[in-house]
Amino acid sequence: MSSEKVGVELRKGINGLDKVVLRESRGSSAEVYLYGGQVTSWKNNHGEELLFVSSKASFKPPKAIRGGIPICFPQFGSHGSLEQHGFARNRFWSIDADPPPFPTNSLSKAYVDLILRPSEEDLKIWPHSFEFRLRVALSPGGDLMLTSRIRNTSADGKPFTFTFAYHTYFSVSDIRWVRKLLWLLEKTDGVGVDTDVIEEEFEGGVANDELEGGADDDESEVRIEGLETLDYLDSLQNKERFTEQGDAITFESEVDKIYLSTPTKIAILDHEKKRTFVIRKDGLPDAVVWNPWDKKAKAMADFGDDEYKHMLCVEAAAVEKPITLKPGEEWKGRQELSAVPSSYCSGQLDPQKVLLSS
Ligand SMILES: O=P(O)(O)OC[C@H]1O[C@H](O)[C@H](O)[C@@H](O)[C@@H]1O
Repeated sequence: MSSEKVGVELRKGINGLDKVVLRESRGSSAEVYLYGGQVTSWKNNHGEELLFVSSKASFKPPKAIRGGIPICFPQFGSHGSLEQHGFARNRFWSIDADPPPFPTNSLSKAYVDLILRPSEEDLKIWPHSFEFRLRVALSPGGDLMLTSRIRNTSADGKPFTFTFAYHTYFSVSDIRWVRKLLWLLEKTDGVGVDTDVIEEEFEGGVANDELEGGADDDESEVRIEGLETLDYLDSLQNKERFTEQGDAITFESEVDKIYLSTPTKIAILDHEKKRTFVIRKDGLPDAVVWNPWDKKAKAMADFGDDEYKHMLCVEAAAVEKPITLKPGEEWKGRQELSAVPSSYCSGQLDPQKVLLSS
């Protein structure tokens, strides 16, 4: 990082941890903690936060920061013998003052290059020399681009193998589709329906059961497009393989799936916020979708009980087919996030029809 770069500042963050703040001239910004090499904030031109970070996130090493974009390396999840999601997310990264040139021309002036090399302790648990270079960049329009370059620097002639994910936590409006019904009932003056009662029952879980299966997926508040009809491994069912049945992906309970061989573009549509996130990825064939829902949320010390309603993880990943690098070889994995205003509406929801069809 050099001083002439516009919009790049090194600051102290929570608990005195170093962070880099990126700013673009039109108003967008991002923050990256050196701890974890982790993006913890991405704001659009209006200053609206686009990522979720838990209000209970502990910014205290060695615990990983709950939210933003943790880097899972050299292991995603429990797919190996290392700690969950590997160690990159709870190591201190350094600013890479002189990174090798980037092959792509970037218009961005707001970027930072970080580097992670294994410590002696790391080599005891994962005996492979590597250099992990991460560039985090904001485009003039406010897109957030993360590029990882991982190189095998071993002198012992041995290859190594890893799995990887950008574990992005998106901030979304209430993910539970039943919300929409309440809103519509109010709007249409739902004849003879007391929305306060429904609201109470819903919070108590009653309405949720009664209405289950009643709403068309099209009408949900938050949905993912781009993963329909794909195969996935269900982490809630011993990583068994299933095929998505072609419906839009919406949320009414815990989900933890690894979609395989996904397209390079995936969208998260948020009807209420009138916002669509577009994820473009390269070198990362898989996409993990995770929401802990209520029970798991309560079980996590660094996650608020109700916060699951307003977050969704869609994680560009390489899990099913681990990546192997011979000495001297480099792998590149890129994720580009855009948040575009949208007035998407796939049709009118008829609350009566929905309520009666359950
Ligand atoms: O609690 P963490 O170690 O941060 O993991 C949080 C979640 O990450 C991923 O999305 C995995 O697929 C989940 O199984 C896991 O629960």
